Amino acid sequence: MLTLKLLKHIPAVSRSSQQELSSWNLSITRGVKVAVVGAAGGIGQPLSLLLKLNPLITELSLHDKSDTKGIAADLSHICTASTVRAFNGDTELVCALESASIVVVPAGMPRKPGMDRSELLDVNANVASTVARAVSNVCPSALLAFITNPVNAIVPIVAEVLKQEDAYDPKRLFGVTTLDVVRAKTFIGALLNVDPDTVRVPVIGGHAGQTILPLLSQCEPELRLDADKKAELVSRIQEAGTEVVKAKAGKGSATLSMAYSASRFVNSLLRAINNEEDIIECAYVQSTLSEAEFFASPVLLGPAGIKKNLELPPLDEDEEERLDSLIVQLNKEITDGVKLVAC
Ligand SMILES: NC(=O)c1ccc[n+]([C@@H]2O[C@H](COP(=O)([O-])OP(=O)(O)OC[C@H]3O[C@@H](n4cnc5c(N)ncnc54)[C@H](O)[C@@H]3O)[C@@H](O)[C@H]2O)c1
Ligand SMILES: O=C(O)C[C@H](O)C(=O)O
Repeated sequence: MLTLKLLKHIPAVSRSSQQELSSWNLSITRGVKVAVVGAAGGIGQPLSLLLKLNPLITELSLHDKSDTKGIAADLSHICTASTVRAFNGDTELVCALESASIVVVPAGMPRKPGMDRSELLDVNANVASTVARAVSNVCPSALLAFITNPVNAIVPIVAEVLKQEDAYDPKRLFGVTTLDVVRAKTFIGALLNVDPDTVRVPVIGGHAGQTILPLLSQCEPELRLDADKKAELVSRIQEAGTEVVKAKAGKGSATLSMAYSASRFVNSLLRAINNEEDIIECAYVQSTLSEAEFFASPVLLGPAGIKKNLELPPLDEDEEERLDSLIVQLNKEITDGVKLVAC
């Protein structure tokens, strides 16, 4: 019944939009509210625009510590079926999140040139903890996608806060590392002179410097590079965020490519909520695949979040070595985050 009702509200679409809708895999089975926390920011605004175009979303809730009324009014004039609502400040966070199926969080400070992501920890830990507490009160069964840096520490912090609130389900908590995959696809596509979106390459580990480990040995199509060229490519993927921070020269970090990546990730969550099969994304999640308690790897998604944390693909000798040393850094960042919650 609800399916019919929702479809009725979708305005008449042109042939090309129909094709676009079917490529988004339109089979709405229930109302899906997505909340964006940090919606007024450099990532939040273009992400909200991309989500407004997604027919799997019926309600878009925009929250920021600053005013989102103008952004919501603007987006609400776009002729797609979802409604848009504006919320701001800590007092309205609970209303913004109420009955959300997905909460995506690009709230928090970005890097400036010369900074490491870990230098954002103190300030952004507070932001993430506030969101986690509100989630535990009003939408404990929502899927949570944290973009806020440093992702390596923020996700364990959110897990700790949710545990304190008795609302932690590891299957529902994700650190968004899609941008690392998107970058790897792009750089490899250019090297091989193929459509970048046809490149398949898992990126595992975490989301900072050497913790980002693209598994080039698993790349499809096959990558035949000598050791130096391979190392150069790995380093470009690992330092791509810094490349953007430097190019923006003090005006923030990646926003548009991140918004694109987060909208891809949220679309996969939506498709999984709609019971679509075989939805796999790399994401930073609680894991037993390595010596680190949180680890990015390919996960199979389902309506309740992670259906299965897939086995790691085989690694070559160089990747094994890189994995050993990234675990040391990742564990330190996880511990630094968890310590903050304990204080
Ligand atoms: N995971 C990734 O791959 C990735 C990629 C790019 C950026 N990031 C991170 O995403 C975060 C946001 O980046 P940005 O460029 O959009 O920054 P930005 O400063 O442009 O926007 C951040 C927004 O968050 C809002 N905000 C801050 N505290 C808040 C709170 N307590 N509640 C609600 N809103 C709050 C701000 O008002 C602002 O609108 C940064 O931490 C950045 O490092 C992560
Ligand atoms: O580099 C940053 O600080 C932002 C983000 O993590 C990125 O990879 O672009």
